[in-house]
Amino acid sequence: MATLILVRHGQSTWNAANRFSGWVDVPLNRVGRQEAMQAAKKISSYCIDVCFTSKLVRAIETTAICLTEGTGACHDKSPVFKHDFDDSDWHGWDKYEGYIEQEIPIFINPALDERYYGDLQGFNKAKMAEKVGKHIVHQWRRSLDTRPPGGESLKDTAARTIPFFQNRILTHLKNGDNVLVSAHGNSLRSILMHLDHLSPEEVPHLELATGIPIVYKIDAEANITNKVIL
Ligand SMILES: O=C(O)[C@H](O)COP(=O)(O)O
Repeated sequence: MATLILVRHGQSTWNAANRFSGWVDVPLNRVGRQEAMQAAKKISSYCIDVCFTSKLVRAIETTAICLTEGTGACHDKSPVFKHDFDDSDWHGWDKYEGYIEQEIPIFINPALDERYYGDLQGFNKAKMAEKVGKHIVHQWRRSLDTRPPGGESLKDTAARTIPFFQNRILTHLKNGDNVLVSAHGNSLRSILMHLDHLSPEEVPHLELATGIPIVYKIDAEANITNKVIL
């Protein structure tokens, strides 16, 4: 039986300022780092074999905190980041292949990046709602199909996250590995939508809190046998 842990990064500086972030690479703030530490404690009983994170620093910081503040008791392996979107880096870590048994690989991949918020990035969400109307902003933020101006719809985001989940993450789960995925509100919503078979009507109601791990138990045939929110 494998475990899949999905965690939205801790609070970022722009989450706190209520600004659309998308692909803007803002870091965690102090609250976010504390949330990541709480997440690390909550998942400390799971022995993580492999991790995946987006390439945005808020998800990377969350992963690093989760693996250095919580799971140490599980085994002596060292977390090592693998920049698997950059071909040249693959050669770098081939060199220490002999140490692979002592590592928890963390694959950094832009397929897990936040939904691209296009022209909205940087704007305050409440001020934008005053300007164009709450309903429009809600559609941009939560509907499945609506694209925010110049950005990705959740469906567009799913077109990169779900193939990545199926081709990269599921392979480990079928092997019985415990997998941690650190990503973003909308990139994770697109994966949850797929895992939980949500209808387009259910998708707008799905909200993910920062730093709260969601744990799935998955059997060798990739069936979900249990789900808990920690
Ligand atoms: O990109 C952002 O601004 C946040 O990560 C998610 O924002 P949302 O809740 O407005 O989709």
